[in-house]
Amino acid sequence: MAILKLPVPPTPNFLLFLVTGAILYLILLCIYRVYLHPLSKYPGPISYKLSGWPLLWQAYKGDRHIWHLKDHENYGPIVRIAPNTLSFNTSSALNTIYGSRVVNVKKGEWYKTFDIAAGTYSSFTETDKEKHAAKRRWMSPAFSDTSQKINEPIINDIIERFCETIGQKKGTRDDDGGWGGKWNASVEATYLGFDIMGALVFGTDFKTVQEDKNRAIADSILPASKFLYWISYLPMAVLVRPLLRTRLFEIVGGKPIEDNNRLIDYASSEVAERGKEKEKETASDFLSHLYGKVDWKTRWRPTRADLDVECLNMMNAGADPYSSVLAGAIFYLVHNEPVRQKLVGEIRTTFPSPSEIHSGPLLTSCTYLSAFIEETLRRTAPVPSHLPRVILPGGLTIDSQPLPSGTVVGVSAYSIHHNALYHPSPFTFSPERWIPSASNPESTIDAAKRAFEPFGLGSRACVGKNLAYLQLRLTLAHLIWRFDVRECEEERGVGGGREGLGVGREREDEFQLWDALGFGRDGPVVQVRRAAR
Ligand code: HEM
Repeated sequence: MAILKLPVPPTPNFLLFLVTGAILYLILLCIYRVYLHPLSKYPGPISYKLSGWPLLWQAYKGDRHIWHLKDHENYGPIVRIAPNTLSFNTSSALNTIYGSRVVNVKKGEWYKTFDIAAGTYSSFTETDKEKHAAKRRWMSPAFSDTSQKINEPIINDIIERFCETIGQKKGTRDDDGGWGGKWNASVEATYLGFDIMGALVFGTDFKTVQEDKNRAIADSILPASKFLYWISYLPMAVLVRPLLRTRLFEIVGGKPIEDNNRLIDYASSEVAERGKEKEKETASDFLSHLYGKVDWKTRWRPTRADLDVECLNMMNAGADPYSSVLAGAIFYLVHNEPVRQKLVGEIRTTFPSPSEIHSGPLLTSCTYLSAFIEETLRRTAPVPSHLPRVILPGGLTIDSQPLPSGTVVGVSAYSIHHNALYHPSPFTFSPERWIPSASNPESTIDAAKRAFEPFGLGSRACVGKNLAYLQLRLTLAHLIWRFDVRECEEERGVGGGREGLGVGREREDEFQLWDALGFGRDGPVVQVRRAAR
């Protein structure tokens, strides 16, 4: 007869051995990280040297950019922000890490969580340099000057429709000098950004500024990106990735996971439709530039998953940063009356009518508008924290510091954009700093530009940069030409800092960013009235 052998429960001695072993391991790990690690000589709070959890917590709270700036103020231009990560705050480091095509770094593991629920990596998250280059070549026709020219009237129509909608919001008082009903600039900018990108990527007219029905998709982008942003910093992110698309994760993760899945399904359904719609073969949207096309150089042929994920990426990466910056621009417009007056003067005298507002010499001649956009981008760079890069075998010297392979390095846009060495009085909103004058020579502006990275730099810089500038110029020119804009009296302060909001969030005249990809935001709550002519 077989004898059933029951497992012997661990003896107290064995448990003691395990616990002691674990404690000893942790103590040795701490000693190694603080005193013996290759990065041990770099300054930073002890908690950062011991583990990556403080960084994760800051990312979860949306405060990372604020801590980057504070840490650099306290510890200098190089700070160890996690056991294996250095943060730099110099323009030389910025240009070394991101600026060159041949620099010995690649995008870090952190990127690998973002798109993976959709089945593969996009141009944004691809860490392999060769594969990324093929994707960029494949996409480039969608971002060519010709494509932009064809798409500009579509962008302009959507912006004009936006202006009509906000112009029709009814005020509550008849004696209010013609000021209309209030609206939250962060909310409306989100819908406008989504409408533009929906039209450009898929040729779909969502009308979310005007109607409720497609807002669930537009409202999904930021929560999904915020969630993926912080979970990508989990030490065990690699274990989370395969679970992202599962029902279990939808139950545990809740709304942000549902939001992410909704976006993936939406992009995928648009691509599937395109396969059936013969009449759209002549369309000029981005999907038509990508569908059925190969990389001309390597003949790499994208799979259906590549196509789905790239469309999703273009929609998300295109919509949310533009919306964030537009909300920031409206904030700084209503908080800086002399700046608004100068913009009004420039835009209303340059364009005889709104139909003249399009790309070309008139728009380019609006130097104050351009400076206003640069200054807004300085203060409200989407992705305000690190865009992490990992050093490849062979190492890399940054700011005369030879660093070993495997070290994660980065420069935070918020931190360097508020470094007084390059941007004097960094918390003063001043478009004038971008305009040459007797007191502001070209050399000063050049130094500021070398410490300016709202669109990233080098081979991984934003592919939509020119498009984004065009969108921002058109939107602000239309808005300012047509309307006076003011902050709504009874909702004063929404979007700005205040005492008690958190460390580094005290400035009332600073638009508050909640660090993510794009950034969390609110307000300002504003009203418009038709400009007198
Ligand atoms: C104000 C608006 C925008 C800002 C500030 C912005 C910023 C950025 C930044 C900082 C990166 C680099 C990310 C990194 O290194 O990891 C990036 C990448 C990217 N952006 Fe933008 N972006 C904007 C608008 C757009 C638009 C309109 C599109 C159009 C679809 C777009 C598409 C992309 C794509 C596809 C990438 C990945 C590029 C690559 O790695 O090859 N962005 N953007």
